[in-house]
Amino acid sequence: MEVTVGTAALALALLALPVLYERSGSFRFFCKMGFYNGWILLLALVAIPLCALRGRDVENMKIIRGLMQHVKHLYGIRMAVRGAQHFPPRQPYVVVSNHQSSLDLLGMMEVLPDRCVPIAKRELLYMGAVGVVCWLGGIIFIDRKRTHDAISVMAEAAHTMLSQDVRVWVFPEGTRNHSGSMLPFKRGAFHLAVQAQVPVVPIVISSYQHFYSKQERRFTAGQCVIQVLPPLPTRGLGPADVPALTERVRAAMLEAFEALSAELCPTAPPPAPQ
Ligand SMILES: CCCCCCCCCCCCCCCC(=O)SCCNC(=O)CCNC(=O)[C@H](O)C(C)(C)COP(=O)(O)OP(=O)(O)OC[C@H]1O[C@@H](n2cnc3c(N)ncnc32)[C@H](O)[C@@H]1OP(=O)(O)O
Ligand SMILES: CCCCCCCC/C=C\CCCCCCCC(=O)OC[C@@H](O)COP(=O)(O)O
Repeated sequence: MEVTVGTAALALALLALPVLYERSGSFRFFCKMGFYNGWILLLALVAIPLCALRGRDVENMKIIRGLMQHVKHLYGIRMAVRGAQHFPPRQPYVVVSNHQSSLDLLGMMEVLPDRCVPIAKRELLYMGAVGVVCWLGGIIFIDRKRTHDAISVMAEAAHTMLSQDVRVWVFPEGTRNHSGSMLPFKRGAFHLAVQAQVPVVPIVISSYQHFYSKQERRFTAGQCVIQVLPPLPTRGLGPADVPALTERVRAAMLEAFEALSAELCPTAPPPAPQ
């Protein structure tokens, strides 16, 4: 008897889920984000044996990129890349881009150049299968709480970029930023570019505000533009030039970000100044 009551309650709860999904925006948001993480975890399980054949190798980023590119379709996110001609064709460089949420992974995989690895917080290493895939893809891990260690990892990266023809992708805000604008930039990416004497390629991912908001628990279909800006050379620059270079790049990115926001969601109020 007890089993029957339990089964009936479970069946009722399962039947209620679609109604809840239909009626509650928050429930929908959590389902979509839960599926996003779960799906990526599953893709990571597929990627591990494929990447393990090579061992830890930046070429594995092609497998990761290939496996991730359909995810935008599951969410109805239309992505357009502008300015791809700005990528220097055959040389190492440092990509810097704004960082709004873990959805940035989709934009990153849309434009990720060959032999390009992100710099990530070391906590990602402990995300089970995702951590293993990140390691196999040659992602560079830094401990943000230990500036000195992070700086030496990046100095080593400058050397690797040149000796092994590797490009590096950095989120110079240093953390996710949902504010609808950009945080002040950390200087690591620009020191890295100056140390390796390679160009900085800024990439702006347009605001998600019109289709995704963590605070408002809103996640619908929408459009996202990924704009590659002209590279800035660093040849001849030294450490003293890093602050000015950082500000120049941030100003160019902020200008492009605001222009994209005005174009894609003209009714939204402008973000508060940072
Ligand atoms: C198919 C299945 C798929 C599965 C799934 C796969 C997913 C596969 C994709 C994953 C994708 C992940 C994406 C993750 C994304 C993040 O994890 S974002 C978070 C981690 N990234 C970052 O933090 C990068 C940006 N941060 C930096 O560059 C920071 O500068 C650092 C290096 C961390 C240091 O930060 P800080 O200690 O807060 O201090 P900061 O004020 O920047 O620097 C202190 C001083 O050191 C100086 N300095 C900084 N860096 C340097 C340097 N390199 N050399 C010399 N001096 C330096 C600064 O200039 C400053 O000195 P002053 O100029 O003030 O005199
Ligand atoms: C055994 C442990 C199992 C744990 C399983 C966890 C499963 C998670 C599955 C998928 C995660 C997919 C997203 C991974 C990449 C997210 C990149 C990202 O956005 O990192 C955040 C970092 O930029 C800044 O971090 P904070 O904003 O400073 O914080």
